[in-house]
Amino acid sequence: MDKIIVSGGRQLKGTVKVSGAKNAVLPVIAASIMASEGKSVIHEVPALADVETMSEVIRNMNVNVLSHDHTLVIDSARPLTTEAPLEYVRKMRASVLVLGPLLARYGHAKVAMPGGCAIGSRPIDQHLKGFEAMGAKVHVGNGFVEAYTDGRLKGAKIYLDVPSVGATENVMMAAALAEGKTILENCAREPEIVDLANFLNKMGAKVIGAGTETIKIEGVDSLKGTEHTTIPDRIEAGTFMAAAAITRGNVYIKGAVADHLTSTISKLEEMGVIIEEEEEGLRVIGPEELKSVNVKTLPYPGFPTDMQPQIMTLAMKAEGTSVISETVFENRFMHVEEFGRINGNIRIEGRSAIVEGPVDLQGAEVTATDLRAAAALIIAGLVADGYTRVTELKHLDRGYVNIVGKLKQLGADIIRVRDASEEQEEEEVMTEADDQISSL
Ligand SMILES: CC(=O)N[C@H]1[C@@H](OP(=O)(O)OP(=O)(O)OC[C@H]2O[C@@H](n3ccc(=O)[nH]c3=O)[C@H](O)[C@@H]2O)O[C@H](CO)[C@@H](O)[C@@H]1O
Ligand SMILES: C=C(OP(=O)(O)O)C(=O)O
Repeated sequence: MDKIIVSGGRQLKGTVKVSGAKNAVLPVIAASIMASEGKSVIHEVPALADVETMSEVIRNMNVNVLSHDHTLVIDSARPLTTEAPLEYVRKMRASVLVLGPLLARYGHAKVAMPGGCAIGSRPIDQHLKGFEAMGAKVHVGNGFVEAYTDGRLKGAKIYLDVPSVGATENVMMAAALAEGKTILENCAREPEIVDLANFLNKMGAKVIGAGTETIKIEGVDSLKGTEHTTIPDRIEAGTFMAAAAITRGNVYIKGAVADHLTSTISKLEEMGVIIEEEEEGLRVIGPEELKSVNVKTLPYPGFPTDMQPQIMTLAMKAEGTSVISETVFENRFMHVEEFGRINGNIRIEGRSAIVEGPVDLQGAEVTATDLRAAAALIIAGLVADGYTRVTELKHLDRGYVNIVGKLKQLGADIIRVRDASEEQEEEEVMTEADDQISSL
């Protein structure tokens, strides 16, 4: 098992480039399988474990996927199979995004039912409600969700009970190939939804209103492959903003889109961070002393839940009491216990974390409980006394491209190492295997 070791105390300075957004490229890859002719060429694809998993999911369905230099070429013109087994869904919940595209193109889709995860139970009832409204029969059982329809899906008026990102994407994709018009209300408004709608429209779909609460989709008979460039990752950008701020650094974050980061910018400014818009990104200058802040996570354009652990790290170093409320996921405070191990003073009251600051953070071995917790612990390590060792990096690798290299380039004292005991264990296993082979 790999481990990241950070030694605190360095100010971050210089330029860092943001990669393509994980949460934009995953639905785009899922949508690409609706093309019955032509190839899709996707640029600025981040080199992430999740992208690998999504590519494997569709390869397993007979889609041809080539990856070269941050570009994916996807050819789904030949007949596909319509199943995504548990081995993929277990690794990455976003695998459920193939449900809508398969159902719309083939009238059938079977995907392993995603279970709960570290941050909450994460049901998919709103995705399924949308498919049912379009005439699909849905069956959940034996660990699978299976949806089917005789003939094409039918356009419908659908109201989402919660503005779910995944449900908006899945239903929008299904509606693109349905017969007639779909009106989807109480939609998620994230920039990644707009990016997906742009991709679908280039494939030949007729989607309007993405980025607002109501999306209207006029179904078309078929879609074709197209070319697309992934938008920059606003959460990766926000993570570097937090890292610059906490180290009293001065970092130019190239590719950060101010319009996608309004709530993050506003909260960091409240904490005393200086943020300047430059031609191709944002410059972030950390203050001598951070001020406390109250934050409530909300669907976009509210403060992103995917930035909640990172801003909590800043709150630990800020003067006064900060209240951080999590309203999107019911269990996204797993990192609080880990922050306690590095001397954080945080108590949980219901859905809020009360953070008393500033504290002297102390390096220790900590476990990354989910993707953004991993990033937050690394950020904490940048200002902690001594060494912070972050384990369970499988979460981090799902969503950050070379975070160690990028932070090192900004002056951080950080390395990624193989766990020596595991290496030794592996060596022992290999030696034993060699011994057994040679005794045959
Ligand atoms: C791949 C991707 O884009 N992931 C993002 C996406 O996840 P994801 O699309 O899974 O998140 P959702 O927006 O669907 O979830 C938001 C809330 O709605 C609830 N819900 C969702 C669907 C449903 O059918 N029923 C239901 O009750 C969820 O349990 C959760 O409490 O948006 C989240 C919220 O911004 C982000 O944290 C994730 O990084
Ligand atoms: C929760 C996240 O992602 P996912 O929905 O892929 O689990 C995230 O990106 O922080």
